[in-house]
Amino acid sequence: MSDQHDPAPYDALLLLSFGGPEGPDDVVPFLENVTRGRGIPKERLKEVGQHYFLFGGVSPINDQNRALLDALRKDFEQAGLDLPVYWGNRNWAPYLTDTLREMITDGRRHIAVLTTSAYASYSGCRQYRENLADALAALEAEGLPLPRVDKLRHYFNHPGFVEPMVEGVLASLAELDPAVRDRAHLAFTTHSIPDSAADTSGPVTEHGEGGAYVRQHLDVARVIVDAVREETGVDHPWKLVYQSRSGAPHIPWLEPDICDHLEELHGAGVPAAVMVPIGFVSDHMEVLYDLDTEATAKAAELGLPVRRSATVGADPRFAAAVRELVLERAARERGSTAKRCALGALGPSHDLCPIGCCPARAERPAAAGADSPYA
Ligand SMILES: CC1=C(CCC(=O)O)c2cc3nc(cc4[nH]c(cc5[nH]c(cc1n2)c(C)c5CCC(=O)O)c(CCC(=O)O)c4C)C(CCC(=O)O)=C3C
Ligand SMILES: [Fe+2]
Repeated sequence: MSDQHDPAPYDALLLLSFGGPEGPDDVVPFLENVTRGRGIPKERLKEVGQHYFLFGGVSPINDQNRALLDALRKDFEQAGLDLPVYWGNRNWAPYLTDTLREMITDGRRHIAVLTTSAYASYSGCRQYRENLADALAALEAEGLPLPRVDKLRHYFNHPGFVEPMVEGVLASLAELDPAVRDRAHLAFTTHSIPDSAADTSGPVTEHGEGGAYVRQHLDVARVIVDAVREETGVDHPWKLVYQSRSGAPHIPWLEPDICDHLEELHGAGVPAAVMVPIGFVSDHMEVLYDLDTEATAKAAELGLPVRRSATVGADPRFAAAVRELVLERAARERGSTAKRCALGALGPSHDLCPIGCCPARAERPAAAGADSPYA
């Protein structure tokens, strides 16, 4: 096998995701799973439950993950990469612990993990590492031999993640009336998180205020704006804004909210906008409700023409990027060098989260990082 196609030491890939309800009866237990011990106000939970009920109690995230699994298996097969792909979630079936048990039973010993979260943050990185540690502890208690688990690096700036989004922005711009198209603002949007979580995201000393979370998003936004300019010759004004704020009102979270931003654009005489959900790997409920429903209604009320550009989802370029990430990490684990693709100014992210990266409110064991209690 050529070095470029050798997944060793890995014998499997695990797609690790959030999970979502698949019908009305799932919504409340799902929300209980998500918010256990997180201090979310009851009112907020009722409201978010309504978002799911509006769509029949079904989150799009599970079908998105099934499509991504298909795309990964197809890509691996076409590339001659013999690596089985599994899927497990934090908050809904198939649950991570069950999937890991199945992987162990199938004889998998060294597992590469891809999370459906592209950026650094407690919610998008360490929390998944805590979930891995919890699952390993549960399986160890069952007397099972534990596999090694390695989380693949953050891929926010991988061309296979960014290029489909550039294409999506161009497609959305093309849908706008030519009379306003060139003056359209780009509103890059991502999940709001508490300011305190943003400030401590990533290796803290490397990043300023807002931490790695904000910096990584700004970097992706700049890459997309530059690529759009290359293609259209237009320098679209842009801003990074936030959505899906949760938590208690007195705790500061990243702002401005997309809806307030649309209002401000309209007030300033901006004639159109494209909402670009760079923070989301696929069409999650946050995209369907907070952008396509709520923010789109807000724009209609204002009389501001808006479009929402596509998320990456199961794009074949993203599947190919995942293959590259696996092979790149595999080469490194074997002690050889590998090409590490990254656009923008930040360069490829670390493989192993350093100690103290994206700290939790209460310290808990986290696997697949420098502070992992597991091998
Ligand atoms: C940064 C980030 C991502 C992006 C990275 C990634 O993609 O992982 C993300 C993804 C997701 N968040 C999701 C759903 C929810 N998140 C919640 C609550 C929270 N999210 C937070 C952050 C993030 N979340 C935070 C700081 C909270 C507060 C509570 C806490 O500190 O933990 C709540 C509770 C209700 C509410 O308060 O909104 C729900 C229902 C779904 C599934 C959607 C679907 O069904 O399609 C997905 C993919
Ligand atoms: Fe969330």
